[in-house]
Amino acid sequence: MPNNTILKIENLNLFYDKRQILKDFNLTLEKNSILAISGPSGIGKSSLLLTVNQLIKEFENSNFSGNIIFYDEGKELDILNIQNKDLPTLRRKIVYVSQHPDILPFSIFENMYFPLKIQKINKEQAKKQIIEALKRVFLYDEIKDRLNDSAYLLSGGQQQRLILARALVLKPKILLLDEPTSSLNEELALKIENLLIELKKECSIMMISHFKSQVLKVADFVVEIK
Ligand SMILES: Nc1ncnc2c1ncn2[C@@H]1O[C@H](COP(=O)(O)OP(=O)(O)OP(=O)(O)O)[C@@H](O)[C@H]1O
Repeated sequence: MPNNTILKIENLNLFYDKRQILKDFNLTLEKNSILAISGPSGIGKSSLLLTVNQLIKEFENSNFSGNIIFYDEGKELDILNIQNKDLPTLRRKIVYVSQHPDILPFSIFENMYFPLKIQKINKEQAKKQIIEALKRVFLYDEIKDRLNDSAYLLSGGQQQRLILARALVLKPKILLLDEPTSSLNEELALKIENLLIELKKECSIMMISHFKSQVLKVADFVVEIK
């Protein structure tokens, strides 16, 4: 494998029931790069991201064939054949951030703590990481006085930044971002774009974006699904 590749998708075929969504799809994701996925609505962009960390398995009517290889610390992981017991580890390393914030019915702090609690990181230790992540997405100053309030009370744009921050505390190897600025105003969208460029030092990113200017600004590679 070329040592700058982190993910390789080969001949991916994806179906919901008998309806084929992706056909012989190929893609290579380089380490420390941003790859933008473009294509018309309904073509299969979100489904592709969900396949990469196998959240697609949550849909019982999905089925797929082909290869997705994750090059992780010298090992090659065959994602499409991963066992269910290994999925939580995979999904900590390859994190999907939905365009519809999947806020949990907890406080803002507990929403952020949730992925760390699963890893048995204690609250005191977690707090520092949580504050740091909230600052990185420009949310901390807006909410620092109400960390114990329900996360449902946050605005759409705040919720979108919250789930990005929740992904960042996991220190993922690959971030799968589905329209990461769709609920943000222009000023915040520009700040998040700059954050994504900064995040390249730490991870690789596959993102869906409908904004041409955003793709031009942040993406190193663009793959169009036709
Ligand atoms: N669980 C499912 N069962 C059946 N069909 C589905 C399922 N999830 C998605 N689809 C269909 O699969 C196709 C691809 O959906 P997907 O959400 O991946 O498209 P997309 O390119 O991300 O679209 P958009 O840009 O509008 O978000 C669509 O026709 C959608 O209706």
